[in-house]
Amino acid sequence: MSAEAEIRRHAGPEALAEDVAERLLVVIREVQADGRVPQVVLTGGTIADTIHATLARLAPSSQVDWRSVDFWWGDERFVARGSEDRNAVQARRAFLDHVDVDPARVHEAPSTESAASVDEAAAAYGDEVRGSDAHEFDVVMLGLGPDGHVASLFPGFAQVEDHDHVAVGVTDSPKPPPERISLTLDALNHTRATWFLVSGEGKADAVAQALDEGPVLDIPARGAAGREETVWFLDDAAASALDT
Ligand SMILES: O=C(O)[C@H](O)[C@@H](O)[C@H](O)[C@H](O)COP(=O)(O)O
Repeated sequence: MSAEAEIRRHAGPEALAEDVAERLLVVIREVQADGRVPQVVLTGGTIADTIHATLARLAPSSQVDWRSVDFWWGDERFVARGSEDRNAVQARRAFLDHVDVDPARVHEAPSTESAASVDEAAAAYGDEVRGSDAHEFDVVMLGLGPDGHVASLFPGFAQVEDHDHVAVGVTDSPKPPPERISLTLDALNHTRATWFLVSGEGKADAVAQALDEGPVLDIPARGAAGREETVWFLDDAAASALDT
């Protein structure tokens, strides 16, 4: 596990999004300068949408070679390929459709058209992660649920404690839609950096609990960390239950 988590506070969601987007562009440039293809794990959710729009705005002047970046998702909803519910559809619309990515490097989890069941979809996605040259992710971005979930790993669910798979299927998600594919904590933690992206008062208690000791099964976010860094990007509302 990584060193102690860093907390970066911002006045509101826009400032938070700006900070995350700028920092992601720096990481991508550094990895490319190092001669590697950056491995970036995107997330779904509302703050992610704002970050994606900010990335699209900053992309033209970013000096990033967008064709040489691999994009993954920490989780995906198991729905039709074009569904508004898909994290990939949201990310494409706000971000990926606006930059010159290599389609072969945009790694979507299977949809209901391409897999017969959520478990089959999870197995295929896990194989893609394992079979890729993503020996390790560079950045894993994670939204946080008010219940402490990350990706589609929900409190009390057996998938939180799965150490046998890269990706798992979820059939009764408390957050709709019910069927989802999620990377496991072991797979998510195979990363240099883990960035939590959290905005709004509704997440304040979950942030405080996630940063507190206790069972990972109760607050799955406690179990996510990067090898080199774990950063919590918070706005003041999301940080309002912290002591500092
Ligand atoms: O697909 C999903 O639903 C997610 O990946 C999920 O883990 C999300 O990131 C959080 O629930 C935060 O979502 P909000 O920012 O919309 O609250």
